[in-house]
Amino acid sequence: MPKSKKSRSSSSHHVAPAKPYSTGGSLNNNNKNNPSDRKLTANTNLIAPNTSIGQHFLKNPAVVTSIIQKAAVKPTDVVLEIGPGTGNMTVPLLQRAKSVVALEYDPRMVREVLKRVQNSPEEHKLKVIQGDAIHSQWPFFDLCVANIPYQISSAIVFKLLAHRPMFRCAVLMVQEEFALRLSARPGEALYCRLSVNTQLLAKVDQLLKVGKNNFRPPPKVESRVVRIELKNPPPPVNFVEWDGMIRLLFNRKNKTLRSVLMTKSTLKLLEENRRTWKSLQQQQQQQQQSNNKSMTMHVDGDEETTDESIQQILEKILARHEYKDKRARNLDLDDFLQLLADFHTEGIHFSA
Ligand SMILES: C[S@@+](CC[C@H](N)C(=O)[O-])C[C@H]1O[C@@H](n2cnc3c(N)ncnc32)[C@H](O)[C@@H]1O
Repeated sequence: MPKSKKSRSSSSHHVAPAKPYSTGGSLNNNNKNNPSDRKLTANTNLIAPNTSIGQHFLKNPAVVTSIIQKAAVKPTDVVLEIGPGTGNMTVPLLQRAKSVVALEYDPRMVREVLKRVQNSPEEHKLKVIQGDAIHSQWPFFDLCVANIPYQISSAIVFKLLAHRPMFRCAVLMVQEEFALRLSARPGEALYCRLSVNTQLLAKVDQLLKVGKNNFRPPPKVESRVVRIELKNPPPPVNFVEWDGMIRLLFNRKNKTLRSVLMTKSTLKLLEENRRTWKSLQQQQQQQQQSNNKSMTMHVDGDEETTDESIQQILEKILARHEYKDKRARNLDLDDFLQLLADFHTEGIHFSA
């Protein structure tokens, strides 16, 4: 992986406005009399796309315009763009937003996008940070608008779901199947951990279908543009616990909950977690009592009462809502919320 460079932005003398789109292909070759156009097209063509890091550049300006319209960018918005590439979306974003912060992994693209806005009126509004968007700290933003590298789509969506402070929305180009997973409902083949987590924390809208030929080079798969809007306020759920449970249950989503939970490794994990949580709880109670200067033997009494085996506790929970023969693939958000509440009531936790 290339080493991170410091963020940089280029100097600001105002000569010719940047070309809104560099298609790297025939779409941009109309205005041959404009030296700025010629330079942009030629440079973009010289850069060999590295498809192993998702370099499929949007070459259709109509698609770019549509994405930006759907994002409803305001002149007061700070926009986060993940993977500006050669700047096909960055330039029109800069023309509408207060500023754009672009996170780009490939130093060649960093140079290209900076060159693209150099000497334009928008130059001062762009900050490009070179590095891996997954492992870098994101700045404040109002909107995220991006044609993201498809191989890190899940990581980007999970990072967006956890991002604070809350942003207005994210409008993302993603692989079609990934877009459908985000919105998949219980019982559908694509219903998965991503669907459940995203729908717990956000509202997802399918905005546009985008064919392969709108990209250079064309990807192997069809694409879609989706809008993700975080629920505000967020649901009152411990997300680490929630995701621990969802991860476990969706590991084998077609099996019954009983058979997923009763494996040796799961029982061992849940038993270890139960011990950790119990001892933490006792420490907290003791601390509280010593703070109140009213320590009694009450805590010890409570400890004695829970000597059921982890299997017995699980059987008890599974019997409650006839969960035992249900499968994760058919449960909805309310079912999972109820299940997590039942686990917690009985001292079963999914994180240590
Ligand atoms: C699908 S291209 C989009 C380029 C441009 N926005 C466009 O629409 O033409 C994805 C971009 O993300 C960049 N990229 C890939 N992995 C990245 C990562 N981990 N962090 C930041 N950028 C990344 C690629 O170098 C590429 O420029």
